[in-house]
Amino acid sequence: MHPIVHHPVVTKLLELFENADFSTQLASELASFGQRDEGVCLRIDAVICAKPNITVDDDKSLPLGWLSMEKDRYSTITPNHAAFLNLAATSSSDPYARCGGSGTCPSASRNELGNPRHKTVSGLRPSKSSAIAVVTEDSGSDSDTNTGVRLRPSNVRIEPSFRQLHSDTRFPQRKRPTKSTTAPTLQPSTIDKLVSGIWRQVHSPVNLSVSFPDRRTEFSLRTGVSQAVFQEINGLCKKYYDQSRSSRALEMVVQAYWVECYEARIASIRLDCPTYTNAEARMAALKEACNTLGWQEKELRNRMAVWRGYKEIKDSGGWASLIFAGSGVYRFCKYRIGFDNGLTTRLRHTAFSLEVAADTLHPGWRDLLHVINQNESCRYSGHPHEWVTVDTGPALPLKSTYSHLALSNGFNYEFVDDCMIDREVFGEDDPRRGLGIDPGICQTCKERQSDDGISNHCSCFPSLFGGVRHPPPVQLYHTASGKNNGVIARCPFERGTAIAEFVGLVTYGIDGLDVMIGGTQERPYQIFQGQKGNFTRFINHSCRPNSQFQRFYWRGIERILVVSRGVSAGSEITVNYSDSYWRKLQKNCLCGEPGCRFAHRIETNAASLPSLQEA
Ligand SMILES: C[S@@+](CC[C@H](N)C(=O)[O-])C[C@H]1O[C@@H](n2cnc3c(N)ncnc32)[C@H](O)[C@@H]1O
Repeated sequence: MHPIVHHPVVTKLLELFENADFSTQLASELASFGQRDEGVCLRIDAVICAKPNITVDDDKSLPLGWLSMEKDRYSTITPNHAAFLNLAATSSSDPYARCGGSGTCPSASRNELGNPRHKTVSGLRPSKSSAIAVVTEDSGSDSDTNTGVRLRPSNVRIEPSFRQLHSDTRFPQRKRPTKSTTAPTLQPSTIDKLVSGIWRQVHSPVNLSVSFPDRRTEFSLRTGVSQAVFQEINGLCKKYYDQSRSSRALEMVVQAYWVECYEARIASIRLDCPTYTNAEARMAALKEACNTLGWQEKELRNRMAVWRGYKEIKDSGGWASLIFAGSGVYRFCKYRIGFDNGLTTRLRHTAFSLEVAADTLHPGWRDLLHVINQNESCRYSGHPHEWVTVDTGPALPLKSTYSHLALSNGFNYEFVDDCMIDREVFGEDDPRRGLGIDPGICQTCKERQSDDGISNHCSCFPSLFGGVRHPPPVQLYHTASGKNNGVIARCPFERGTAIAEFVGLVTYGIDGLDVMIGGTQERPYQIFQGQKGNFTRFINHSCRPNSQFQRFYWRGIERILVVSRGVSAGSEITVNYSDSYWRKLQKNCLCGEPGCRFAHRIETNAASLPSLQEA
């Protein structure tokens, strides 16, 4: 056994290297380095010695792990499991001893036992559909004689012509929380993280509205920036430097704008002093700024590099992308992480969609632009999902995306957050209420359920029940595949987490239109989203879905949820409508999956026919 393996600091470091999260985060940190060294690895050793610069024999140091520096594997940290398990690491069995001499890095091809490394591939197993409520002619009566409420029309045999959606009762397995909590969290700095951060912020309740008592001098960047105006902009920069959240957004707005003013000031100086070279004019503008800001020229130059990054983000993704970028944006701009790897293209793609989210969820966000005298008005009003986002241009009003159907009253859909009970059918009864179950206890985790976050102990679907609900980070988008609209995830949804509740009119007796079937054989109900509901009405089918419908009881009431099977940001949210649904639909499936089961079923170009629901 190596003598220092039990030293508490060394033990901690070994634990750290064993933690898969640490490895992943390190991977993401290192991913931005372009350089690769074939056939070598970096060994990370622990040595306890009197002075840091002492030379140490190999047998005095304990390898903690190594990083392969080969192409594409650069970032994998492979812990020294033998040390972790307190096994004696003899030089003959020591896996890292092979590294360097032979040019073979153990992390690249072998595991710690020297066996070839096999990639573990996880797979989603398609779930068998659970038992569903099917109504037959002889099942149940027409009315409840006690209440006089019509429960189900007995003369309707609905099953043969329904386009029914069913839900599952089994839960996609959630990722197990990692055992060790000792690893420090290195924040991966990837483009995905920045973009995801922007979307998360825009869907959070952050308050950005602010009022400005003092109006600034009117001027135009195009006609030039005088010394007095530039001094004023510099004053603003000074004022908003290093302040809190909404001031942080303000600060970035001012700084991105400062870069524009600085360029305009240089142009003005060159006009005023035609003998100046460009470099001289830049120096003059810089000096003017330093005078007001009270900074050294070097200091300002360093900061200016970050401010230029802010301006680039704003130029590509619009002001909203800068304003809703999290605190990580500073690091992004300081080290220019990912700027050359398509960050600006990514932002340009989402600029319009982000504006929809910002305008509808934070109507006051544009007030921040008053600080730089830009009085932009809101472009998108109403509910966030009343707009259909398009990759290449401004979002379209939802109604307009159904104009091809030439509906007599146009397309009308009211967005609501909760199900409504059809009182004509159910009276005061709620058919979703589970009989004989304790409404206070979760049927799944057996913990106490409460709408009050403090008393609630059920954490099955915390984004929907028992806590504060935030708007889901999803948008309607126009599909390119001919399915008309669909739902796109703007942030990732981890496997097993809820995306939304399937919300609509809780009714019974609808025939020939899309309905969700709920309840039991004795007490069935349908959820109909024909006129009212939420965005789940726009979720398309896929033969390889990334989400599923699932039943869940919240405080004794059955809810149908859309639960993720692992949805990545930017992907379409899809479910399996079921074989029986497709059997009754005169269309071909356009999911585009290699194993699609319902493509090319219909000879005519039936895919372009309106669906019954659309009609
Ligand atoms: C609940 S709506 C989904 C939203 C719909 N795409 C829209 O724009 O309103 C269901 C209808 O969408 C269409 N749809 C959904 N998934 C589809 C797929 N994979 N292929 C073709 N059409 C699909 C069918 O017309 C289906 O009847």
